[in-house]
Amino acid sequence: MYPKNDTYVPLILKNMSSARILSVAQKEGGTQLKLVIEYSNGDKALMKPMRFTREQQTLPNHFYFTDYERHNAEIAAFHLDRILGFRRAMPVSGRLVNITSELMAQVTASDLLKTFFVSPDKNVCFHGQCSYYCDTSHAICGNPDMLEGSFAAYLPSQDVLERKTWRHPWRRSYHKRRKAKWETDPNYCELIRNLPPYNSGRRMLDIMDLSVFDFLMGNMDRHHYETFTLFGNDSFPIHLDHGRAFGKAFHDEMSILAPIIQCCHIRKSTLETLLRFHNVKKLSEHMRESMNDDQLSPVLWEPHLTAIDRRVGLVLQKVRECLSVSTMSGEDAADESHARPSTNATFDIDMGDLGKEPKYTARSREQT
Ligand SMILES: Nc1ncnc2c1ncn2[C@@H]1O[C@H](COP(=O)(O)OP(=O)(O)OP(=O)(O)O)[C@@H](O)[C@H]1O
Ligand SMILES: [Mn+2]
Repeated sequence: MYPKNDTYVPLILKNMSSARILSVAQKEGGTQLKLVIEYSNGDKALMKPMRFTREQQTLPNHFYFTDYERHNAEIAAFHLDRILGFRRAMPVSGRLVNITSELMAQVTASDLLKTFFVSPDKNVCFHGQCSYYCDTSHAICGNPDMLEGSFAAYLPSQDVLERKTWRHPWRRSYHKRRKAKWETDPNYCELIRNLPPYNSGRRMLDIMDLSVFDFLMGNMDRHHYETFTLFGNDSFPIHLDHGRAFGKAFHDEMSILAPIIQCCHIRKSTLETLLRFHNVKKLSEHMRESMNDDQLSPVLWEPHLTAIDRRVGLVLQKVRECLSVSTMSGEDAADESHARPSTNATFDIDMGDLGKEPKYTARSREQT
């Protein structure tokens, strides 16, 4: 989306968090309330408003698909994507806005305007109109009229730069009882890796990157992804929609790693990056530094930062299991303790070791 060490990105971030807001409208499409913000200098942003405090976890009886969106997850996901070296997400800034003077005063559409009200506690609220959580009992309220939000740089209009939407091959069922095919078919990866666009070019490795990215932040909501049509299949999946990430700091959802575990496939540069976080400087430290400049800092609740470091270790462990299964033969392979190190096992792969296999495409034991 932007080059490494880009100097324009910090300017966009600054502008989105400080420039005067000229117009506010509701974003059509999607399930939860989002606002399209236009600034005095012509920039645009997609705003997701805060609903809960940082400590609020996904409700225990909520599925991934009924979870609320978290504005701070959108901000943290941008930083995570950048630190991982993917740079496939749009820049996202946090901002504290005045609901009355900066949002409501800039709304022209009456259907949105009529959803603003003052709560019994004298806070200014609004709920907008959408298919989920857009009613009085799910209103977004200020304190008394100051509200936090995430502001994502706006993608070019589809008239200018068309995007194609793809169904994610490891999409969840989005049903409270049904399972997806990948959850029951042990040969699922074999099926996908032989189908276009996954059978050639970069796409399969991009899906593996996406799996690592989503696992680190606990995002189970990757139902579709989009690419820029112009570049055909030689293009990356745009990392969009991370509002449901960072919902469970004390739970590591291993099923998000299913593409990696089932395919035993990972991009070399991604693996090297993860090893650096494990051996040199922790990912949480990079995250803290990177998010420090955000107006809403601290962006993440501390347990989520602890979780990120723990999950780096878990991804490396899964890769190690793939490697040990692929390099072991006969008697060795029967040694369960070696093939499947325990969660606490110290991880001692070094880059030199890993450098031998160009793509790390070992077959997982599920497929044999
Ligand atoms: N930064 C952006 N600029 C322009 N359009 C965007 C941006 N981010 C997302 N969109 C578009 O808006 C749509 C909805 O956004 P998003 O998925 O973040 O919201 P959502 O409420 O979670 O939607 P859904 O329920 O469909 O997942 C996306 O499919 C995408 O096409
Ligand atoms: Mn969504």
